[in-house]
Amino acid sequence: MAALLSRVYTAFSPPTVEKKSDAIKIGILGAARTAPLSLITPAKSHPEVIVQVIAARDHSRAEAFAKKHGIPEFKTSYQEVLDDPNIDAVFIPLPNSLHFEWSLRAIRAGKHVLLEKPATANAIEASILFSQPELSKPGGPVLLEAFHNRFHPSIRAFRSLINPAEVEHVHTDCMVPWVLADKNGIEFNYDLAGGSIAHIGTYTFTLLRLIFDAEPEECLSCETRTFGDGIHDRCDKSSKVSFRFPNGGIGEGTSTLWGPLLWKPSEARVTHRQVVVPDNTLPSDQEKLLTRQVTLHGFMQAFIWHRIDVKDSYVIRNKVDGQPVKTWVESKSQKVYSYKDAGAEFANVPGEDWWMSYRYQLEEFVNRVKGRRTQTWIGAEDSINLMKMVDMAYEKSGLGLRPTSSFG
Ligand SMILES: NC(=O)C1=CN([C@@H]2O[C@H](COP(=O)(O)OP(=O)(O)OC[C@H]3O[C@@H](n4cnc5c(N)ncnc54)[C@H](OP(=O)(O)O)[C@@H]3O)[C@@H](O)[C@H]2O)C=CC1
Ligand SMILES: O=C1OC[C@@H](O)[C@H](O)[C@H]1O
Repeated sequence: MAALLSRVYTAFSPPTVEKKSDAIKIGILGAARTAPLSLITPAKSHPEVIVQVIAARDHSRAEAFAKKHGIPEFKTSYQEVLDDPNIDAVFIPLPNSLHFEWSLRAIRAGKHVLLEKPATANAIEASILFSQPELSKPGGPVLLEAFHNRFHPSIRAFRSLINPAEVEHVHTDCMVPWVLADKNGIEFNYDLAGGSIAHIGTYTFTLLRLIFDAEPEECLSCETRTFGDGIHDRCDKSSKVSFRFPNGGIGEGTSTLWGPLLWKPSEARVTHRQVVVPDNTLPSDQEKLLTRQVTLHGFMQAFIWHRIDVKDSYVIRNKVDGQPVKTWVESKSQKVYSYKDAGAEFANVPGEDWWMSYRYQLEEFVNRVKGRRTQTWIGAEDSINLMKMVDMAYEKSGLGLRPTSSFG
């Protein structure tokens, strides 16, 4: 418990480091709630990142935010940040519906972009955004969808325990207690591309794609709940979605932005098909079979707490009549807060156990901007395919795709 408290304390109050002379100067578009968590705090321990400016539409809001977070400059229009030659990159934590427009504007202004998840409102926007010619020019802007949890070492460790071809069933779920969501905020506003699928269902979809190492062929079902008040009717407050993947496996994603007060850690439970395990110590009329279940508890904010459980269920049976001769279970659990904990394969990947997923993400964003090698990355196809999955779900639900921006 003391270790957990110390780790979480340091994650939120990291050591402040001296900035290098060639540090990337980042501007934030919008005084969003998530900005301190997603960028400002992680930037404190990064020697190559300076959060230089915040833009908010309201003067006093911009000024107050800059003062509170020790940001040297503030502006009252997002465009002013893009027009500033002193700014190298922007962080975009705007409502989902504005991700497309402001990323396009930023790329056209030659800025690197760290773009809050989900990348866009739908797949049409994502396809257009990620195919901008500027992005493929050598030395051109870097565009990264900030799906922070993908960068946490626990995800790599979890994934290394899974054989995608043999995955039969996956259950994923995540929740946000209702007190943390705002019924009249961006999460439940259809015009701002709100909804629980768009906001947090995407965490479950992202994991399903990673686990199956494939894109779903079909959305089999998508049950949603709305407030049913005639105002927020096109935004799901919770959803249960099921997809079929190319190996025949089924992946489920359950999410709610209106969950109970008692927080339940997110969970991804992966069940493999039963497979034969070669064992030459057995008599020739017997065989050994294994069914593996791997569960990652806490995939959404793994830096706070998570646990990976592996449960291997073995059976030795007669080949002729299939009768079991012996059954047993082998279980193990693991926590992976830094790449050092992830084993020899990852030994040289930087990170500290107190690094937030957002800090790991920032490390890789900077590596890309500086032209260095990255260990984990979310490429254009990845972001586009995630939005295709979101569209499949919303289409199936009857709530309809989130609206496409008219910005061009
Ligand atoms: N990575 C993570 O852990 C999280 C990511 N997110 C993502 O970050 C983004 C922002 O979420 P969150 O911080 O909760 O949002 P907030 O509502 O706190 O902030 C959104 C910002 O968008 C600006 N904005 C511009 N136009 C509008 C408009 N028409 N209506 C409302 N706001 C507007 C506002 O900026 P201004 O200051 O100029 O008024 C506001 O500060 C979303 O894409 C969400 O999916 C959200 C939470 C956690
Ligand atoms: O990423 C997110 O995580 C927390 C939620 O409250 C928020 O709406 C979502 O966008």
